[in-house]
Amino acid sequence: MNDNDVQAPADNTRSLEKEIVQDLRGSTYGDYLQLETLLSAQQPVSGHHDEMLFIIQHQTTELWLKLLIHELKSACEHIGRDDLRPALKRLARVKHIQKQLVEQWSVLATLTPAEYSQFRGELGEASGFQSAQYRELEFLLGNKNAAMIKVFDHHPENQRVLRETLEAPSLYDVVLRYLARRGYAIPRELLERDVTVAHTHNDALVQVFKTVYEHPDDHWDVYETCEELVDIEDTFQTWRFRHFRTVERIIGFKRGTGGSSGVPFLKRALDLTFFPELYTVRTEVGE
Ligand code: HEM
Ligand SMILES: N[C@@H](CC(=O)c1ccccc1NC=O)C(=O)O
Repeated sequence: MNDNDVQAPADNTRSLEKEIVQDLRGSTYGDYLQLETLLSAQQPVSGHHDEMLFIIQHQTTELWLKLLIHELKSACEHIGRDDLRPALKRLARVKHIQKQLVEQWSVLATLTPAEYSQFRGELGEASGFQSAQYRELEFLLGNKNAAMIKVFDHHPENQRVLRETLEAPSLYDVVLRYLARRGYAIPRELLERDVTVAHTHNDALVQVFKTVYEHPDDHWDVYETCEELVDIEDTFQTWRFRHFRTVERIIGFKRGTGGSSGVPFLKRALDLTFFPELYTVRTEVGE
């Protein structure tokens, strides 16, 4: 028998190697990751078993949202400096994080209506509608809506960050400005638009993308960037879809704790689009 043979040890226990550090007085795993802070932040208020799932589902989502925002802001900065390659790397990462968030809905879907109803009353008027990071992400991606900032009246710091993001160009604005610098015929009204409101469909922009999509080999990095944006919108819509379907199976058509109609309100979010011309161009290709 040599060392490479795969065989369980007789006592089915792995012996420790003598080099493994065990005398830990310096920085450890737990210190570095601030696990005492992180793992003391789950405090169910109802005493019901399933509330832990509800809290952790939200907290892990907020952690991933934090990374999404970090990566997207950095991607925008790189594009602003005409440095497309690192931006594409970040956008690829964004897509994988989004996929985690989409998959995560299946964990919450194990929460039944009876289980949720045991602690829903404890939530008062709290709602995901009041997630500042979610709103920041939507603004970064171009779903600008100043009215969304009102629910943060009680939290000046959230409000400051959201105003700042509202007033900054979105990912799409940044990409279109970059394309203009590269000589693409981006309509002037888009380059000079009021970035505090959502972008709306522009026919002339479709023609720019038509050239790119009909001759990808001549515009490869732009084509790749556009497809990254489409992936991001596609996965974002899948997240919205899984949210409303999961909500529907848990609370049916009850009104939301945040005061909305509930499922009908969530369903209408699916009508919103970040990069509309990247979808309409598909009708034009080959025509
Ligand atoms: C039992 C689970 C859940 C239910 C029943 C639920 C229900 C709802 C409802 C009814 C709304 C509309 C606003 C309102 O009136 O409250 C909403 C909004 C929202 N929820 Fe949830 N939700 C659940 C889980 C989650 C989770 C895990 C997240 C992740 C952070 C989340 C994030 C959001 C966000 C970001 C909004 C605002 C959406 C928008 O503006 O389009 N929700 N939710
Ligand atoms: N809007 C939900 C409550 C809810 O889901 C929630 C409550 C407190 C903190 C986060 C929440 N998540 C998403 O909306 C409901 O109507 O049941």
